[in-house]
Amino acid sequence: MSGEASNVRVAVRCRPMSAKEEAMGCKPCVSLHGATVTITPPSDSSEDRAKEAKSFTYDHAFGDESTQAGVYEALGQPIVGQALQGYNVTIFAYGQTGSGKSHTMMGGSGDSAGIIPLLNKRLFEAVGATTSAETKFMLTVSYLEVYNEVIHDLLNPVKEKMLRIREHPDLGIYVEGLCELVVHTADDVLKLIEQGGAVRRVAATNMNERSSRSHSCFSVKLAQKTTQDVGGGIARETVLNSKLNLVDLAGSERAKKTGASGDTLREGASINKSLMCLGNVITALSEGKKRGHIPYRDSTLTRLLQESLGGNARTLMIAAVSPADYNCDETLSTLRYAHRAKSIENSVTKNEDVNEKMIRELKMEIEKLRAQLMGGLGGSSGGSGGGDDAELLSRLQSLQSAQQQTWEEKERLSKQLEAERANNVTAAIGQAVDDVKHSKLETMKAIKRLQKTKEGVAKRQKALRTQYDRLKDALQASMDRYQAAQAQYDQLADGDAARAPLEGELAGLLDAIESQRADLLACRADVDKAKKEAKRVEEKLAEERAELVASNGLLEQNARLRAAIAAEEREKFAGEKDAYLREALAAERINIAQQAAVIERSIDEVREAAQLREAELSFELKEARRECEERAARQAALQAEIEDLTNQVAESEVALEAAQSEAAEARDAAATAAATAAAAAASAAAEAAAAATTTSAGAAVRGSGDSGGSSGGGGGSGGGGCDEESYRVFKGLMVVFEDERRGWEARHESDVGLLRSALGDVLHLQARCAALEAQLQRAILWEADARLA
Ligand SMILES: Nc1ncnc2c1ncn2[C@@H]1O[C@H](COP(=O)(O)OP(=O)(O)OP(=O)(O)O)[C@@H](O)[C@H]1O
Repeated sequence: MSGEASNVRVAVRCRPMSAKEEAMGCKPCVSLHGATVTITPPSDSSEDRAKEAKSFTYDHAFGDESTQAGVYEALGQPIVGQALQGYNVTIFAYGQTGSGKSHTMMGGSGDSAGIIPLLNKRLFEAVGATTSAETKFMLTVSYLEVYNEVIHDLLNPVKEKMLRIREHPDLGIYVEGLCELVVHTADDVLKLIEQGGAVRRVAATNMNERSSRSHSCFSVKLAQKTTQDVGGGIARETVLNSKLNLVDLAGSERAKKTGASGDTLREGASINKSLMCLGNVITALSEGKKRGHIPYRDSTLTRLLQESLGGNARTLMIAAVSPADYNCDETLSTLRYAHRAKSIENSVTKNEDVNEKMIRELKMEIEKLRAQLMGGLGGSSGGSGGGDDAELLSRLQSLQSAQQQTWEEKERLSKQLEAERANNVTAAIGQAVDDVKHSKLETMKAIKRLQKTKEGVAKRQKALRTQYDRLKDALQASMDRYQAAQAQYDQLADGDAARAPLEGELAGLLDAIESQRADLLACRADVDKAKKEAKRVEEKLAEERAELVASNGLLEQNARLRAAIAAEEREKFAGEKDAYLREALAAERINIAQQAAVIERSIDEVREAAQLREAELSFELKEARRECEERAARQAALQAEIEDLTNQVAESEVALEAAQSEAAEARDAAATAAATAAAAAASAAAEAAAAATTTSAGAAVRGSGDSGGSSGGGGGSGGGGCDEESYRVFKGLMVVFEDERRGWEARHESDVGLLRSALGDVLHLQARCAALEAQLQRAILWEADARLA
């Protein structure tokens, strides 16, 4: 790899003496001078331990007075800048159980917050300050633990899920299927850390109340996209990707010292295996075997840390140590380990997104082409150049949208995973609660047993003390008796016969004293043994009680967490419901607006149609009125004509009657006056017919009458033609006249019918017009209502 060389930086932190170490009467064996750490083994150390003090110099050293904020400022703060520049960063904490790794990495709340929460806070502050219209960020987090060489997802704990480490030419080493969640705020991250922490496997040992039995790795991936306007409507995009690995290793404890057994011992062996492999990797790298075989594949831990050790990452090792001489061996081992890691050289490069790099190269190509066209170099091929430009730009846009989709996709997947994740975390915490409850029960039973043992030991101690006192009194009495016998013996003169029995008594007393002294010493040993036993039981009781307190604390913490997750779920559900309702409302509004637009359009159409119809109807009405008027006029004219004809008929009838009566009179005269009178009667009839023809017949009749008249006139004085003929003509005229009258009457009837039907039409049209007006009025009112709604 061709990158910038960067050595693994190493910091040592020595914590204050713990209350337990103080109580054990431990002495400090670690001292600091600047970045140099000196360890002075106690004088009673074992033979294989080098007696003289040893010093190691590191990049940083922090003593028991160091604060969390101070450690963060020195070690954590530079990492924020490195991450923002696109570099991978790893911090891993190494050290024996209870040496302060978790305290330094995670810490507690408030002032005791460690590197991870402080780094998280500052990282988001920096991201917030750098975010702009041109620069956008996406942060994702993952949290895993390696427990007995198996990887567990702490953010989405699924028992049967087997997570495997994979390697990709572009992506590097990664854990397949590990849950990666998009985060937007520092609080999001803290919540996830807390949940992951609860899921993390913890088991109590007597080295540390809540000793971590697994390696944990909290990772933050930071993607930063910057868009720059390079002129000519071209935007240049750069994407920097960086990964922060924050690793808290399990303690490198020794089984004998921790009193671990069974499962806990197996865990210890597994932890030690991976730590041993880590040591081998560190040794291989520190010895410059970069080109040779580095045993990364020997353990899950070393495989995970492969890129951080000898790869593309700026790496910081924090070696946590205890100051107590009791832990001198482990401290020395840690200091050696850390010192070796210092010489590991990594090769770091900024991580630019592969796609983005391609996009940028494409853009460069376009720019070059444009410059050529502008400079007239490719003047002749300008047309095809434009085509290339368009093609390149479209390729570019598709790449850009693919990149955009990736971010959106991540966000979507992360959201999708949320509900499933909450369930799994709650279930895992529930399982942990059950485990803790079970172990709490065991602890309570152990406490009861220990209390019984304590009582037994106390009873034995009491009995032993009584026995001891009794033995002591007996010894004292024997000694008193011996002294009295000795005094008596001394008062007797040498050779006195009374001395012999006293000598025997003194010898007996001496034997008794010896035997009583031996009994007393044995009893004393028993008393001491019982005292030690009482102390051991007392210590074990204190440990079990502490375990009970820890269990209660853990139960409380888990209950709080479960409640928080449930509350969060409820809140999220409420939020989702609100969002759903808001969305539904917005959709409904759009729907209503669309419907209103449709209604408006149909109102307009109805109005237009109504207006058209109104115009048509008013035209029809006008026409009908005009027709009505015309018909009325025609009717009036016909009426007048009928009246005229009726008058004429009446006049003709009168004339006819007069002629008939004259004819009758003539016939009567003829009958009485014979043949002469007949001629006079015929002449009178001819005269009457001529008169009727003149007054009532039309022009045609008048013509015929004229000719009859001239012939009649010719014979007027002499009887003028025959009466029969005149009568026949008269009758014919009457028939014509009667036909004509009937024709006029029929036409009159038909005109009246037509007039009636026209009137009917007019009324019908008027009614339709009124109905349409009412309809229009209703439509206008409905539109106004619709607008109001
Ligand atoms: N610098 C410090 N100042 C004050 N207290 C500390 C410091 N370092 C550690 N401690 C305390 O010492 C105890 C053990 O520390 P911690 O749990 O961090 O150890 P550890 O190395 O992470 O252990 P394990 O390997 O079991 O995880 C804790 O109670 C912690 O608060």
